[in-house]
Formats: sequence, structure tokens, C-alpha cells
Amino acid sequence: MGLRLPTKEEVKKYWVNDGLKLVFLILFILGNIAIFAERFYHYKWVATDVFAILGYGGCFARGAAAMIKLDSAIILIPVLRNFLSWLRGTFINNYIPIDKNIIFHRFVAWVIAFATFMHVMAHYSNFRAISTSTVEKVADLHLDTVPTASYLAFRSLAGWTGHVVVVAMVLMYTSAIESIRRPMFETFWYTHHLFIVFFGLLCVHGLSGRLEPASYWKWVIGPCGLYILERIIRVARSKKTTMLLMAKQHPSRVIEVRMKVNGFKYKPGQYLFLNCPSIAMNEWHPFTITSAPEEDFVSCHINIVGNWTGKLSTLLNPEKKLGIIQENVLNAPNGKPILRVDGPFGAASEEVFKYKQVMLIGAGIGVTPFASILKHIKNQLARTYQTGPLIEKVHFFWICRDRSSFEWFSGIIGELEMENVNNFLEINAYLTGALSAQEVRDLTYAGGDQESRDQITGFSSPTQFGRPKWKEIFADFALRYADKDVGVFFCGPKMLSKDLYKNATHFTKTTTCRFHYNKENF
Ligand SMILES: Cc1cc2nc3c(=O)[nH]c(=O)nc-3n(C[C@H](O)[C@H](O)[C@H](O)COP(=O)(O)OP(=O)(O)OC[C@H]3O[C@@H](n4cnc5c(N)ncnc54)[C@H](O)[C@@H]3O)c2cc1C
Ligand code: HEM
Repeated sequence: MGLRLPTKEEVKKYWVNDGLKLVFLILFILGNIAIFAERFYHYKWVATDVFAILGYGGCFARGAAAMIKLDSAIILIPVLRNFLSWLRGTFINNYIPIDKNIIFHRFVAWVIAFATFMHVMAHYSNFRAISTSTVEKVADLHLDTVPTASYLAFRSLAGWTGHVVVVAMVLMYTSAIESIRRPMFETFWYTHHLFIVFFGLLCVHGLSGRLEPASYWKWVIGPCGLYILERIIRVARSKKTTMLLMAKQHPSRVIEVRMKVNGFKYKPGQYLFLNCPSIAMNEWHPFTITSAPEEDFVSCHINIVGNWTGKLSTLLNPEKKLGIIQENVLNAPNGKPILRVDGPFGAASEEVFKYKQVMLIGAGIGVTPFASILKHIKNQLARTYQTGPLIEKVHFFWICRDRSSFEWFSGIIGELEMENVNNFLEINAYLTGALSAQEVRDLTYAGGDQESRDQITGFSSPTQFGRPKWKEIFADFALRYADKDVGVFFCGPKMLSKDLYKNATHFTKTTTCRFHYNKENF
């Protein structure tokens, strides 16, 4: 079969989940090629005196430098959390794949690494060309004498600053790769702040202006200014008084904290950063907000998984009790504020409200964004009952490995199910791990009025055992919602996300239902 162009229908379907990403990627790559080509052309065909000394070394060095300037201006934008949260609320959100911000940040970083490699290699070739040239020739580069290669590489302003920047980059990049960042998050975090060295030194790197006047600072002053503003906002917001109204120890190593934060306004699905000065003054950890905006407290459910969350658990629950462990606390025993909050920040789940039919899929602690969203939808539906609700149906999939994990939200979700305004909620609970012998005995002997409700979750719909069969579920939904748009929202482990994305795109391509896939990974 020969090659053929995709049909209009195929393009439309591709657009649902991947269109914006692809357009952005193409624009970014084209921008880089254009800026590189312009400088390459200049040093090959216009600045012929420089070409006579440096040859293609000059073309590649300046082309790559231009890419580094452009990409340095871009790389900070995807990590401006406040700015992006604001953008989400504007029409621009429809034209930018905001949820891919960190992937884009990493991609830009690797393009910078590629351009840096090209720039450094080209300059090593240039150092050789200059150091073996004549006084007459190097006069065109504003040099009175012929310098040595080692002077150019290590003692000239451009040489030493360039080498320090490369060392800073090696440290930043190696600590940022997934296999280091995941197990050693703090090492990544503090090493990543070498970006200050990166921007600072690159601003002075070209000041000697041998080939053209230094202009790096002009490219980055705007984004760096925005980033400084971002950090100032973070500090200012963290000064707000935070009262810990209640902390509750749930089974399965989860602590629920309810706080009162002055003037804290948020949307369902957003997250915040928590800081506990008694544990570490500068460490901020992200947690999804599990309360709904209508509630008069802000809550988070914290899974105790590592160093910081472990210390928080020891501070809040030294006696390792279950149930309520703290009430109305402003300061820790050492007098420091018990908690500080920065946020809220936007997340993919906020987009739920764009769709009439949604699938919310939470695995393990990944259920947190949906607690707030479900409560909010219920409140909204109750209010807009007469005028006609926005969301018509929510299919909620809750996947837990052990029985006790259902306890975190079963109360909240059970209440929503019982009230079930307009029959908006359909719950599908899955238990993927085996029950212990004791749990089986408990279930067998539990009787009476519990029989009408599921004994694991307390919901009216029965818990299913094993993993959900996504292919069958998507096939069924594609028939049910033919010609309609379904928002699919997932929060949980990466592997499951890949599977869901595959099914969402496959059934969008092969049926008339359009599954719009959105995910969040903790
Ligand atoms: C947007 C978002 C929302 C989240 N919501 C929740 C939630 O509702 N409930 C919940 O239990 N967990 C949530 N998490 C995960 C939570 O932030 C981490 O489990 C917590 O920071 C672990 O810290 P630790 O020092 O105890 O564990 P560590 O063992 O040090 O870290 C475990 C993992 O958590 C991540 N992590 C650690 N520190 C940070 C940090 N400062 N910033 C970002 N990630 C970090 C790293 O990926 C690391 O591999 C969320 C994460 C993100 C990014
Ligand atoms: C020159 C290269 C780079 C620069 C200048 C840079 C700069 C930054 C900055 C300023 C932040 C924001 C910190 C904050 O305010 O919260 C950040 C965050 C981050 N960077 Fe980079 N970075 C670079 C390379 C990389 C690379 C190579 C990776 C991964 C492979 C990476 C992954 C990340 C991640 C995961 C975050 C956290 C974002 C968040 O959770 O908000 N960066 N980077």
C-alpha cells in the first residue's frame, strides 16, 4: 500500500488528544531551525572575514548560541506555576497544552543541551583556528596578539564562564533525570537551583563581544523578571496565617489535614504546597486539595511515603493513634507555625467542567483530586437543578490495592451516592489486591442491614475484584456516547496512564465517540 494523506476526519480525531501538542512541538522546532539557519547563513555568506579565519566553526558556534538564547527565554515559562494557573482561566487555555508544561520544560532543556554541545565543539575548533592564525587575521576579531588555545578556553571571560556553565548543566541534568529525581528529590531540587549560575554567567559570557555585541540578557530579562515575581508571590503568600483545624489519622498511612487559611480561594481539582517550618524551613510539598470551594476549610489527604511526610506524621501523631489526632493548632511545640500554605495552583483535573460526560479514574492516593471535584459537582447540580446542569453524568472509577484504602473517601463518596442529584454519579470500585483471611471472615459474618450495600466500600454498587478491563469499558462507553465528547481524567501511576491513553486514542480513532484524555501523576 502506498503513502496517503490523512482524511479530514482522521486529522480531527488525531487533534482530540495530540493535535495541540504536535503543533507546539513543530513551531518550537521550526523556531530553533530558523534562528540557527539565520546565524549560520550570516557567518557563511555575510561575515566572510570571520569565515576566512574560523570556517564552519563560526557558523555552528553562532547558530547554536542563537538557539540557546531563544530556548533560555522559553525554558522558564513552563515552570511559572502562578502564571500558568492564571492562563488556565483564560481563553488561551484552549490553544496551549498547559498540562504538558513539565514535559515541555524538559524537552527545551534537552534542546539547550544539544545546542550547548554544538556550541562548545565549534568553539574548540575555533580556539585551534585562532591560536594557529596570524596577527593580521585575528585583528578582525578585535585581538592585538594571537592568543593560545588554553587562554581562550580557560582564562578569557567567555572561556571560563562557558566551562562553569557546562559543569553547572552537567550537575543539573544528571540530578534531574527520573531515576535520580524520584528517589532523591531534595538533591534534585537544590542542585536544580544552579539555574541561577546558568542564567547569571550566560549574561556575562558574551560581554567581550568578539563576533557580535552581547545580547543574551535581552532575551532572558523578561522571563527571569517573571520568575522572580513568581518567587516573590510564593514567599508573600506563604506568610498567611494557617490554622490546623483538625488532623485525622486514617488507616493505610494517610493523614487528613483540615486548615483555615486566610483569604485562600481555589477551584476544585487544584493543588497547594505545604511547608512545615519545624521539619524544614525551605521544603515545600505539593498536595491536592480534597475539600470543595463551598466548604469553610481547606483539606488535603497526605500519604505517608518518605522523609518529609514521615516527619510530619511523627509531629502530628506521635502516639500513632487512629482517628482525630490534632485540633485547632496554630503553632508547633517549638513555637514555629505548624503549617504554611502556598497556592492554589491549577491542574489538569480543573478541566472536568468543560464536559457533559466524564470518566474520573483515581488509583490509590490518586483519588484526591476527584474528592473535591465530586463534592463541587454535587453542590453545583443541587443549585442548577432548575436551569439544567452542566455535567450530566460522572462515571467514577476508584481502584485500590487494599480494602482499607477505600476508607479515606468512602464517607464522602457514599454520601454523594446516596444524595445522587439527577442520578449524576455512577461508582465503579475495584479492589486489585487480595483480601486477608481476617477481612474475608469479617465480610462473611457481617450481615443485617449491611446486605443491601457493598461490605467493602459501603456503596450501593458492588466492588469488583481485579483490574478494570479498560478495553471493554471504553468499547461500551463509545457505544453509549456515540458522536459525543467524553472527558477522561486520570490520577495515579504512569503505567496505568499509558494504558488509558492508548484506549482513549484508539477508541477516538475507531468510533464516533471522542475521548479527551487528561492525566495527573504524583
Ligand atoms: C501536583 C501534585 C499533587 C500531589 N497530591 C498528593 C496528594 O493529594 N496526596 C499525597 O499523598 N501525595 C500527593 N502528591 C505527592 C506528594 O507531593 C509526595 O508524596 C510528597 O512530596 C513526598 O515527600 P516525602 O519527602 O515524604 O517523600 P520522598 O520519598 O522524599 O518522595 C517521594 C516522591 O514524592 C515526590 N516528591 C518529594 N518531594 C517533593 C516535592 N517537594 N515536590 C514535588 N514532588 C516531591 C518525588 O517524586 C519523590 O519521588 C502530589 C504530588 C504532586 C506533584
Ligand atoms: C538549562 C537547563 C534548565 C534550566 C535553566 C531549568 C530551570 C528550572 C527552573 C527555574 C525550575 C523552577 C523551579 C521552581 O521554581 O519551582 C525548574 C523546575 C523543574 N525542572 Fe528544570 N531547568 C533545566 C533543565 C531541566 C532538565 C534537564 C530537567 C529534566 C530532565 C528539568 C526538570 C525540571 C522539573 C521536573 C522541574 C520541577 C517543576 C515543578 O514541579 O514545578 N529541568 N527548572
